[in-house]
Amino acid sequence: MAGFRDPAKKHFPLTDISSVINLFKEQLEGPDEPNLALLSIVLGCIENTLTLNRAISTNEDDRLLRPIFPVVDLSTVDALYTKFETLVKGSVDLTKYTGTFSSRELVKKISDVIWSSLSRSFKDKAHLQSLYSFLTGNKLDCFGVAFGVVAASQLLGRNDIHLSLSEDHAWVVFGEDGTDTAEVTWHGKGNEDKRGQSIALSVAEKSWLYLNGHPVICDRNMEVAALVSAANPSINMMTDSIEMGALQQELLWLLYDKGHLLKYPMGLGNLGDLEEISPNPGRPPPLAIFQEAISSAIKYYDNHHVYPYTYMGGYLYRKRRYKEAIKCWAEASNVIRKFNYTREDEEIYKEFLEISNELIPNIVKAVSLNTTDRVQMNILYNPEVYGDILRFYDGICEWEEGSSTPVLHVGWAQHLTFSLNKFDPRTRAKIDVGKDEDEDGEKEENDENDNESEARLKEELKTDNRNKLLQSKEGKDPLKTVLEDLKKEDSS
Ligand SMILES: CC1(C)CN=C(N2CCN(c3ncnc4sc(C(F)(F)C(F)(F)F)cc34)CC2)S1
Repeated sequence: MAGFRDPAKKHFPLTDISSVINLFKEQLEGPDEPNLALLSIVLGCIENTLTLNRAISTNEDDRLLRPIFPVVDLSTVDALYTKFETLVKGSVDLTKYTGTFSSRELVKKISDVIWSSLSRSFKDKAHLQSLYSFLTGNKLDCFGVAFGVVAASQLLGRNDIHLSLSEDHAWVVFGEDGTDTAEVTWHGKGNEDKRGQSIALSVAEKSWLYLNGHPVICDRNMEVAALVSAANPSINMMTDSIEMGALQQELLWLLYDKGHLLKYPMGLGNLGDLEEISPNPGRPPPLAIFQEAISSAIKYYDNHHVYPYTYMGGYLYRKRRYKEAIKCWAEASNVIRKFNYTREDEEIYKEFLEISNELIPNIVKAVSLNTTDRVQMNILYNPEVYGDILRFYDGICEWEEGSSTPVLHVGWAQHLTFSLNKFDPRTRAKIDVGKDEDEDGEKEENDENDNESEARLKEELKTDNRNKLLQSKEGKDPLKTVLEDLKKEDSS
């Protein structure tokens, strides 16, 4: 039967944020499953109007006078929905797939239907994540293809096919107990797509990209949360659409209130970022939302997600709460150390590189220049902060250990030593790299020679870095020697 169900039609034309909220609310409250294709077309249509080819008016009164929210007509949405339905139902002969549960062949076929309709133009532009983009421009990004496969599956009545999300990739789960997996889209640049394959081999590599078997596995409501979270309010590098951001924020609160962000740390992170930009009185502050994302990752994903800590760390850094930001980054590093670095993990490599080579050096520079602010200055005399920076680097060393691809190079060591050298030597002598516990479990007191050896090591750190850097020229990596020394000290 062509077209989407009547109850949704009464909301049209959509003329403002609240009419969109009411449509989503009714879709989420049932009795039927939310219609992924309908909601993706609607949100994509609004995003497209609010962010693409917009004449940016300079004077304020022009903006005040011009109603900016686009009217979304039923005819537009109905035509696009019918186009999608015709394409999907016309391309997949369901009589060939009779099982109660979906087969890998069916999943591959649905992926081929989306895949073969795509134009060849480059796909890492913004606003290519919705079915509106697919149906009006034959363009989708990596997430959009995976989402499109799930929306098409829903149209075909295949309710066992669901979206599975890592922090930088998407695939689908299907089958009797929902544990079969299949690639349905590509990842990154210059990587052959593995569409149709199970992800089992990739998971075995222990790469961050597949989260070691801890991805976000969506139900239909969480698939709505993913399409809302993937919306992109940016007009250009400098400007976001206020209306699109407000709509995304209200939709995320609607999903939050219904519990559909509980197991979706990145959805919570996106909501925290939006609350920082435009706080809702009476809602939890950004920090509390980021904490919920961290707690969700700990509770549901065995603390294998990095982004909850970098969401919070980035926020604290922007608020100049540097001590707490560095602690978050040490916690992020405590997660990445559980993985082996592989070539498709570039996104998270860039994240840690920025923290190590830009954000932490900026902090130690800022606090050593700004001697007036006692609180900030204390950072360089705070053994906990120093310890967190060492933990941050130690996690990255452990990430590299056992990996097929090296992570660290001398640039890392240069930034590491720059940052560590800014700390007062006495502070560096104070840190406890985690002494062995004596028999009754108490941390054993640092006895005299330990202190001496640590002080000596700190001195060595301070004076000998030049040689260590030179050493690295012969391929020996100073960073690892530094931390291996620390670990040797620890075990002696
Ligand atoms: C702390 C940060 C650097 C700030 N933004 C971050 N985002 C922004 C939004 N984002 C996301 N936000 C919601 N859901 C998803 S699903 C997903 C993905 F699985 F990788 C996909 F689908 F392949 F693109 C990505 C992603 C990716 C991570 S991490």
